[in-house]
Amino acid sequence: MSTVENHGENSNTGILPINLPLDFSSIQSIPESHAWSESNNDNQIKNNGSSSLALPIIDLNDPNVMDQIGHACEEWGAFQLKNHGIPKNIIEKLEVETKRLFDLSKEQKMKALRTLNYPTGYGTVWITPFFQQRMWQEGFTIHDSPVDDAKKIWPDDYQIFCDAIKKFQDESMLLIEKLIHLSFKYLGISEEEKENWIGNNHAGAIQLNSYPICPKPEKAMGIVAHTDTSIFTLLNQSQVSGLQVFKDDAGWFTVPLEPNTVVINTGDVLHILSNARFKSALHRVTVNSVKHRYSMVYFYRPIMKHVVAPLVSNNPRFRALTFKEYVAMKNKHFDKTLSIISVKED
Ligand SMILES: C=C1C[C@]23C[C@H]1CC[C@H]2[C@@]12CCC[C@@](C)(C(=O)O1)[C@H]2[C@@H]3C(=O)O
Ligand SMILES: O=C(O)CCC(=O)C(=O)O
Ligand SMILES: [Fe+2]
Repeated sequence: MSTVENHGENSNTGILPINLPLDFSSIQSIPESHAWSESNNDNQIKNNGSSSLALPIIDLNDPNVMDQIGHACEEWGAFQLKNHGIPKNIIEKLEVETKRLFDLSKEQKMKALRTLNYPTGYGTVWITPFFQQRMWQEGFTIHDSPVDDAKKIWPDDYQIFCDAIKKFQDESMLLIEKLIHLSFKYLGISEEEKENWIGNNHAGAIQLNSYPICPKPEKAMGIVAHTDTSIFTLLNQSQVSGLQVFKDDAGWFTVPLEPNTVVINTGDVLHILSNARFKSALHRVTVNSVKHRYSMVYFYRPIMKHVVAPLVSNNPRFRALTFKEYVAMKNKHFDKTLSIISVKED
């Protein structure tokens, strides 16, 4: 049995297996499976331009950087970061390799198709089963090292790809450790406690995303609204915008392309550690009819056995659980997970 048929749905019926992206290279119009209702994809952004509210842009060299990061995490759960220190050529090489990967034929990419038991490699995002419609997206997920999956695609020629990933991974990790340092200090978390969350107690994951040109972008969804299962997430939107962040009481904001910046957002884990003082940014991705978009994302996460619980208050708003338990719950309950683990106030 092929890996594709392992997923319940039969490709003979014309229904795409849950792990398999559409073959976008041969598509002229949006199939029914990929058409979202207007309410799910509200492309009418009310705020951009008409409001002075905007996602903060923070300079890592600013003397007030700690407070700026703290405020941005409280108000938005996200910000754009300049003078981040990741060398330009590392980002450029990563962009080249990401395009080289997704520009391969469907047959080539499917050699590294991910399965439910093997959640790395090429495929749809794992939140796909929560929705009836499919997303206008294909992804490549990496935990630790991409070498096993890259070898399946490029048996002899995998090293350039792996090197580009490794450099981005190392730089992103160091940068996020700086951000953890600053944000923990802002929250009044001790140096000793901070040591529990970095170094050997962290795990990194990378997601490469491809959003092909779409004939009817207002009907399609790149990635549906979600929060990340991370401490911090670092994102390079490359040369095409499409990422949107939701701000309470204000709506969706498109994150503009800012040269030489990366987007940083907080995830569910930091929301819990901060006892809900920091938001876990709700975000989504729109697509367009003009340019193929690629993004490269690094997730800084704890190791599975690590216990996640609020670090900052005598009145914890969440119960303690291992990160492994949290991930299992999110796989089952998706956006309800935080409210399920929240402690009822008396
Ligand atoms: C390390 C991670 C983080 C993951 C799961 C796993 C691998 C891929 C990540 C994403 C990337 C796309 C959105 C998301 C919601 C998805 O479906 O896959 C993310 C998810 C999460 O942050 O929860
Ligand atoms: O493509 C983007 O800009 C965002 C992708 C994203 O949210 C993710 O991979 O978790
Ligand atoms: Fe995300």
